[in-house]
Amino acid sequence: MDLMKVENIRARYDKELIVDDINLTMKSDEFIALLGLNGTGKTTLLKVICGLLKPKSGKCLINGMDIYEFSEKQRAKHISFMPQRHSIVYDTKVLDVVLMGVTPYLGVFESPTKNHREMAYNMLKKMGIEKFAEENFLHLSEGQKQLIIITRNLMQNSEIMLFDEPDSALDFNNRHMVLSKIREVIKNENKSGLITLHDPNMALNYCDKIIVLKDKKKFADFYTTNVDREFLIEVFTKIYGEIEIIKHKEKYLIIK
Ligand SMILES: Nc1ncnc2c1ncn2[C@@H]1O[C@H](COP(=O)(O)OP(=O)(O)OP(=O)(O)O)[C@@H](O)[C@H]1O
Repeated sequence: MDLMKVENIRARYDKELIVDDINLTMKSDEFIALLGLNGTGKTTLLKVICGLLKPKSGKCLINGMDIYEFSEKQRAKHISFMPQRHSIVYDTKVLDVVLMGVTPYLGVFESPTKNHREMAYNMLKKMGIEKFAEENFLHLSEGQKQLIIITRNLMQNSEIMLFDEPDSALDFNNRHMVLSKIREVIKNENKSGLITLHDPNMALNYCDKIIVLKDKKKFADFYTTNVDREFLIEVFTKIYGEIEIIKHKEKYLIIK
């Protein structure tokens, strides 16, 4: 089922166009990776899709309605966005950071309930990091903070989940754990995920589809199952230069 249609997006901060005529559809049960070199507009596109940067032209439609016509709270029920950098600068308990995920569901003077706190704790447990629940968020390592922010995003329980390099500070094991947890949530709960990554192997391993940006435009858009080796070489050589591709246990591995 189509959860969001992104149509002909053109976006810029000042005069120069950063994203030029991007179309994509986010379907339920689908995990999409957004690849591209530094500065190709991946974050800018995510900002447009989550409602933070109004595009110069084009539409992001949920059920036929443009997300820029939604209130901020309405939007947050449909779309969660994990930015590259969190903005928490004050002493806060980890459990309270995760609880921020339920904010879109609370009334103006409402606080999270005991039930919400249990849900937040269970979400930390699902990620295997409940031991941090009572710790001060600011005292954690950058990678641990990243895990907590991912947990907060999952707590938000929106059907469209956007992640901007959520694995950048994570160790080898946690990178794989996080990508497989996000995939599991998408598949079990019929959600749709769009994630920016820098490692094409992580994208090939965990995502159903890969979209590559180049020179402000969509350069390639393909499913990762039954993909042809020659096609992968052609696409990734144009992005990363000379590469090799080997196959191991039915999976392709790109080597630079
Ligand atoms: N707030 C801003 N104001 C003006 N220009 C910006 C702003 N944010 C990004 N840009 C410019 O937009 C272009 C694309 O940036 P963006 O962050 O979208 O790229 P990216 O593909 O996500 O890069 P990276 O992989 O390094 O995170 C860059 O040239 C950048 O300088």
